[in-house]
Amino acid sequence: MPDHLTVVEHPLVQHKLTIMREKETSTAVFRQLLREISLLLAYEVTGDLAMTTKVIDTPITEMDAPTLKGRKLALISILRAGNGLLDGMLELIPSARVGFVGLYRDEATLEPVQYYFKVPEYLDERVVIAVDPMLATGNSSVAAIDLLKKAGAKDIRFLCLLAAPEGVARMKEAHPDVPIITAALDKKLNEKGYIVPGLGDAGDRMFGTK
Ligand SMILES: O=P(O)(O)OC[C@H]1O[C@H](OP(=O)(O)OP(=O)(O)O)[C@H](O)[C@@H]1O
Ligand SMILES: O=c1cc[nH]c(=O)[nH]1
Ligand SMILES: [Mg+2]
Repeated sequence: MPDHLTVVEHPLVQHKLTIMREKETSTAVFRQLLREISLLLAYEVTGDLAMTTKVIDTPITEMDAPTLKGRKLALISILRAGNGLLDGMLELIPSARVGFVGLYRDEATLEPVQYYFKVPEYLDERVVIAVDPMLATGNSSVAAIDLLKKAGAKDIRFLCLLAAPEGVARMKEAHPDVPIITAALDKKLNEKGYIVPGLGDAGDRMFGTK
């Protein structure tokens, strides 16, 4: 993953994202679309995984066939909204190992508050994909990646749905080695730290809270 920021321009991703942004879209539709988009984003974020070959027997003959190299991927969901991306990704990569980083943003300070951390073993030997639909100030993702690096992760990617320029800059400064894959780079943050134009609060829209 050479570029620090990749925006996935695929027409299906963009079409589905537009429906998710609309304020009248229901919780059920929002959740379903996030699941569908996450399949397409999972395809993109895994496009450069290391490969090897193994000898297999087809019904016709023996062949040296391509297969993924190394340990199983680790998917890390940044709770709680990260679970919306995680579900779809697991459909495409069912053998992935899964970890959780529990963080919520303090609404007054916009600083992340940690409440949970559990990740797979041998993190240092895996490609680690951290998922969270929203990259706003970047405080949550920077904190989550700090924790993952402390736990040994070396090859980390960050997958989101919407990114703000402020969050991308913060991530680049704190974790220049972590590429960001997103469906859209929006304009800015508002005074409350929400992405503009954005889609509102991803966790609330996904789970029907608030
Ligand atoms: O880049 P930041 O400014 O840190 O904002 C982004 C974070 O905010 C949202 O989570 P939230 O705190 O609302 O928690 P939730 O997932 O439990 O809803 C979102 O899912 C990110 O984790
Ligand atoms: O716009 C935003 C910013 C942070 N978290 C969200 O869910 N939405
Ligand atoms: Mg969160």
